[in-house]
Amino acid sequence: MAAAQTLPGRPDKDDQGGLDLSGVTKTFHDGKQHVEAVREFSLTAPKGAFVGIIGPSGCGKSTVLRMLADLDTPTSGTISVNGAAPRELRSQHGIGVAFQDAGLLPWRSVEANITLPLQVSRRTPDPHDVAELIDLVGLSGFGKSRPSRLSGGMRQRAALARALINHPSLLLLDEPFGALDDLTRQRLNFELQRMWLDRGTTTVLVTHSISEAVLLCDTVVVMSPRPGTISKVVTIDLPRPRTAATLREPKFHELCDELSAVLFENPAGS
Ligand SMILES: Nc1ncnc2c1ncn2[C@@H]1O[C@H](COP(=O)(O)OP(=O)(O)OP(=O)(O)O)[C@@H](O)[C@H]1O
Repeated sequence: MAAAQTLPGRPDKDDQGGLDLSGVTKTFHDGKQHVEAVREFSLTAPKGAFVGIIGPSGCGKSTVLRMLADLDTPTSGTISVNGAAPRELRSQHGIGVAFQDAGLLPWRSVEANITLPLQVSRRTPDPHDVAELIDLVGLSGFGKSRPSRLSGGMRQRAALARALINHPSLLLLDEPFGALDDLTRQRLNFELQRMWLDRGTTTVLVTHSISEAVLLCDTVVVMSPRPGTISKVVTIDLPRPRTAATLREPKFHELCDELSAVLFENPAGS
């Protein structure tokens, strides 16, 4: 089994718990076909870390995220988040997810979409908490609006709020801003950082964007083409909060170059 990659965390964060994936392998069986999507993925990260996963298309990034979310189970290996298995965490409503498609219900207001996970878990929304979250994601004044009245960026903000409503201990993001224009995406990335700094939720982000990964993450995991293994773990030691000025710093560009060198050293299909 490959040795676990241990990721550094922020000094103000709790070093107890966090992510622990050990020798995680996932093989899909489709009739006579076997697809080994992920092989021997081992990683630890402290509670409160912001971890990015990048890699070529089809290398198993979403599969890792789906296993963390308990939407798929590893064929072998173990996953623990703050000492609990993903299933346990999910049953405690401890996992928030946001994907590229905001997936809002068009007939419900923004507020009713955001509080849906509470309704599913038969809990009563605390109006103060809901208002605070709507404010946190920058949607004040739009709580009663239908999703059709919102821009793409605003819908993603609502999807983020929905992911955070249960105060999850793990936030999983799969290209959440991937369908947005560059400017909106950049702006939402800064806002995501602000929310993460505010809440300190352990976050795993799957992205195709190297610069997005460097801007947001404490650590970036680069995966090899399928079967996805960890090629390299790069620590992003840029100070927080990262700002527009960060994007112009030589260190930012050095880190982007380092990541792209690992990615292109080992391109898909080679
Ligand atoms: N349910 C499934 N059944 C069979 N094969 C699957 C299933 N889900 C994923 N795969 C395969 O596993 C591999 C990894 O898929 P995954 O979606 O995790 O990759 P990815 O890195 O997220 O890709 P992309 O960047 O293109 O979104 C792919 O070859 C995919 O076809």
